[in-house]
Amino acid sequence: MSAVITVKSLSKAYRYAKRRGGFFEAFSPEHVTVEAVAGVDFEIGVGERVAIIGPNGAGKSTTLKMLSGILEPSSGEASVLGLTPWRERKALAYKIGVVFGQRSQLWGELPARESFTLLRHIYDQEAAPFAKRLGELTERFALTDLLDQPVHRMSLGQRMRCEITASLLHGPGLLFLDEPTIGLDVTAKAAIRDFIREHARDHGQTVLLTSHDTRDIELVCDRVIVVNQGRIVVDQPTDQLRRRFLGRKIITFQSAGQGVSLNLPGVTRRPSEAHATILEVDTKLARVEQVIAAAMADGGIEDVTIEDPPMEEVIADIYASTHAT
Ligand SMILES: Nc1ncnc2c1ncn2[C@@H]1O[C@H](COP(=O)(O)OP(=O)(O)OP(=O)(O)O)[C@@H](O)[C@H]1O
Repeated sequence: MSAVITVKSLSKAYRYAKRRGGFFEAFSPEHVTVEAVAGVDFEIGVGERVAIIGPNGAGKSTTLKMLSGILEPSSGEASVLGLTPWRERKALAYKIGVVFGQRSQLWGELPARESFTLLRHIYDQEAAPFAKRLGELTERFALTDLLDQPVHRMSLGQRMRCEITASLLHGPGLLFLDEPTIGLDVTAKAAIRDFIREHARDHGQTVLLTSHDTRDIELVCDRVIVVNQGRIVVDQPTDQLRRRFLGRKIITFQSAGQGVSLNLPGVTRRPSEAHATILEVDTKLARVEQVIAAAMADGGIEDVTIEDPPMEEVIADIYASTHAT
């Protein structure tokens, strides 16, 4: 698989004057250095959808800013689509799409359609392919009724759909998304996730996103890079990450009568509802089939679902394990 992004020993330290408020300190401020990214290495191949996750201040946004050319690193190297982002920022801008959830690339007073047209000129796009791409994105993202609305009158979810559309109008092969679903309601989040995943899959697009929302990771990305204090803690396929850190399954039994009661090693009961018993199975100690067979033997089971634990728990376990060593 050829690499779209190659990062070697990439670091970024911010140095700033600490304000303590005193009159004399204004003349001799104390300087503080924050190692936001402390020597990270990774490669991302064509068509991969990768999430960078971690707690607040872990260095996720700083990494994305360096890779999109907004920030220059303190040391280390990065190649993005064959370019050095901070040295060839303009050339790179034609090849990548960038969405920073907190910052808009649209003109608030203008209808979305006019912002899109301005972007066409900024990216030197021919009218015909641009119109075709906008038509496809409008249809896929249900934007028809929004195109003539000024962006500042849109809801956050509507604006985010327009932001992502704007980032794709020049047909980039690589998309950077910083917190693409932050602040959105459940329906808007789902629309954004479905779109990013399907669009990337259909166009062979590579995606690198940051998020605090584990559903973004599970539903969009096939690989996860976990960072903490500027360093990579784990870099694994999403599925493997779950298996490595948990080896647990959540089995829910729906039953008409009393709940399921089992006394097996490796099986614990989670808070359950009247007709739904939720069991957590440590698959190193008990097999899922064995637990289901034992529950079925009691009778009265109407339905069974088997799930992986939510990613929030995966992340909590990763932190616990990395802090323990
Ligand atoms: N412009 C800046 N000047 C000084 N320090 C900064 C600056 N930007 C970020 N930092 C610091 O660098 C560290 C990493 O910040 P960064 O925004 O990359 O983290 P993050 O993982 O994206 O966090 P969050 O999830 O809260 O967005 C933090 O300690 C932050 O306070």
